[in-house]
Amino acid sequence: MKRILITGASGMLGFTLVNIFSKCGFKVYATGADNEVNIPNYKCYDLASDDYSELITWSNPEVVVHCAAIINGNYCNEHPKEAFDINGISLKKLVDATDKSVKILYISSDAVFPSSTHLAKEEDLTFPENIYGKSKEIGEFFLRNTDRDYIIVRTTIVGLNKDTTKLGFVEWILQSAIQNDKVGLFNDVLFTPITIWDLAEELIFLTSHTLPAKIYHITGTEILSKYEFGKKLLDALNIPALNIEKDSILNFKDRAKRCADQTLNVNLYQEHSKRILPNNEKTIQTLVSKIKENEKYQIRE
Ligand SMILES: NC(=O)C1=CN([C@@H]2O[C@H](COP(=O)(O)OP(=O)(O)OC[C@H]3O[C@@H](n4cnc5c(N)ncnc54)[C@H](OP(=O)(O)O)[C@@H]3O)[C@@H](O)[C@H]2O)C=CC1
Ligand SMILES: Cc1cn([C@H]2C[C@H](O)[C@@H](COP(=O)(O)OP(=O)(O)O[C@H]3O[C@@H](C)C(=O)[C@@H](O)[C@H]3O)O2)c(=O)[nH]c1=O
Repeated sequence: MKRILITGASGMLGFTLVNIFSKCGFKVYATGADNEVNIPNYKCYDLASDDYSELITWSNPEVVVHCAAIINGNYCNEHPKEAFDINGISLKKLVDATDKSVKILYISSDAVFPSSTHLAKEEDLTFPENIYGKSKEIGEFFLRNTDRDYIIVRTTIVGLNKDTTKLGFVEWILQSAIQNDKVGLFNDVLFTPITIWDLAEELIFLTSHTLPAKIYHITGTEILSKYEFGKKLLDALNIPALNIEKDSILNFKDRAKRCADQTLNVNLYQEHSKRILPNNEKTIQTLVSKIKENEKYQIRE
């Protein structure tokens, strides 16, 4: 049974990875910053710690999936030292604390690229536009400068939080539509989303296969704007989108700069892995079925 350490397990992606990897027969060790988490083999551990030997001795992993991060772009801009430490320097500490045989999968982001790069390829120049993106680029730097077995997965995820008090992008759209609150969705921000459940399948594949490259873009295969995504999701759920309006990122002033083109090109990963990544129809279908399963929304067939 392969031993795996999942960081960020109290978060949206990490919690789902814990469930899916456990179901697939991995011996999962999970860690996060939250103390109140109902996960077996869970350790609350602050990644701001100077060295991670306590965490690594406890979990003794063969593979680490590192998805812990501070993802709030405004918070990162206001607290750059903390963002660089948790999102970036944590990779150096992970490398230092683990044996050479340990494989590290680092969840990075489209945010390492500037708005001027459309459908970014793995070899395109990174040039982050905000502190969050810079902090993820620093994490990549520490891996790219080791001889370790690692894979950097740049992605753009959509999903649901286990913690129902947290409002991610999908929950924000749903809650606003259900409460009939006015929401402006950017029609000039493009992305290629993949669900956390579909990404989990690819991460499982990567733990048991060795591919020739070290950086892969793993997202959906099709582009849409944030507004189009919200409309498609609500249409598929038969929720009226009366107060969901087209907005522009240009109106989003006085906050951390966000990238207007978050699209990634997945050709390299599909070619090397021979896997087929989801299109927008599949992404919306997966989300709809997960939302219907979720008690919070009370949406039935
Ligand atoms: N969400 C998105 O749109 C995208 C995310 N990504 C990347 O995917 C990964 C997962 O994101 P997502 O699940 O959405 O993020 P969440 O914010 O839901 O989860 C982040 C996790 O990191 C943990 N964490 C934060 N600070 C610390 C710390 N000091 N010590 C230990 N753990 C800490 C959080 O713990 P706690 O909750 O207990 O505070 C939580 O478990 C991240 O690496 C992110 O950069 C990439 C592209 C898009
Ligand atoms: C997308 C969107 C956001 N917003 C507002 C709400 C929110 O507070 C703020 C930022 O939104 P988001 O956080 O979704 O946007 P953003 O920070 O661009 O999302 C990013 O998340 C990080 C974690 C990543 O890694 C990136 O890949 C990317 O998906 O902008 C709108 O008003 N309308 C919109 O259509």
